[in-house]
Amino acid sequence: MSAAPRGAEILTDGASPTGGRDTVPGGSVSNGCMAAVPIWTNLLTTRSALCLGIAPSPKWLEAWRMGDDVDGARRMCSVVLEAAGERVSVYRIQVPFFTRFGTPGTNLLREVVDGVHERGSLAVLDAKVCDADDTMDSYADLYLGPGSVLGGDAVTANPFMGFAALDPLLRRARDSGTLVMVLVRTSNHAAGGVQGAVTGSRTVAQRTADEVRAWNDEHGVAAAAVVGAAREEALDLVARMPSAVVELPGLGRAGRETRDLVAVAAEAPGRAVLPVTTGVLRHGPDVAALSASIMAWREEIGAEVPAC
Ligand SMILES: O=C(O)c1cc(=O)[nH]c(=O)n1[C@@H]1O[C@H](COP(=O)(O)O)[C@@H](O)[C@H]1O
Repeated sequence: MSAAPRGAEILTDGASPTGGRDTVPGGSVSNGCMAAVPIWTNLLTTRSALCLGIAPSPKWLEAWRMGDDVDGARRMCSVVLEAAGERVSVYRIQVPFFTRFGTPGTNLLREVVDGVHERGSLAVLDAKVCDADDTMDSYADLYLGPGSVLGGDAVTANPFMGFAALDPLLRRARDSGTLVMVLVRTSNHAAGGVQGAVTGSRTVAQRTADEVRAWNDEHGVAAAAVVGAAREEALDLVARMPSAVVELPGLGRAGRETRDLVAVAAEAPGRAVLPVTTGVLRHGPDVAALSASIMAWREEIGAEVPAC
């Protein structure tokens, strides 16, 4: 790294790395909890189900009075990692907010993933990829596992080209001990028209959830799911995927009740990931205020989300 603005030096802190390197697909942990991937369950259980978003977007860089350039993004990421440290099990990294800066942004993204791993946490690369065949293999080369360009522990993927189109990416996830987080039901308003559409006796979201389960049952657990539905729909979808890690977005958003998200997470002990971005970043760039916010979120969800 070149010129180091405040906090830039703590992107990596020299702590012992774990990241996704020790992940083992399949199996369950000794306390009887179904574990999609043991390292996920161990971290979600011992640290917290809380997942922190890292989003150096123009909006946040302006709000934090950091330049909308790669140096500003580096400062922001450093502050976020310093404030959160080992308090969260998972970081969700918004890929386009880095790659928009070209090669320096992509390099920064890799530095951030390394920083996440050095804190013993997992990195979800939120890129929402969608393609088929060997193009999906190339996405795996870019995103998934320690041998990839970016070294992620999971990548988000869009099943719009059909679930089978995800197969090459899922196989690479299984073989590298990482996860593909399939968009089963997203939280944006426009999603209902597609994901809520009925096909046969099921909605598209239900069908996608059933496909996640079937893939994991047949091939070994590598399919995870993003479920941003309201409470009742989310409970149904989560129940359809008994071994999958499920990301449940919505914490801190207007119109979403924490108790509803926590109720859904309680049905997926040891495999529920609760991401928050705005609800924490709005307290920045003050490190102490960010840390306090993270602790408050941990406390708010921690009492309710049971360990396995
Ligand atoms: O994949 C996601 O994380 C995601 C799923 C979803 O259903 N809805 C959704 O908004 N997201 C992501 O969540 C981010 C906002 O997070 P919050 O600020 O915590 O609400 C957005 O930038 C999306 O990328």
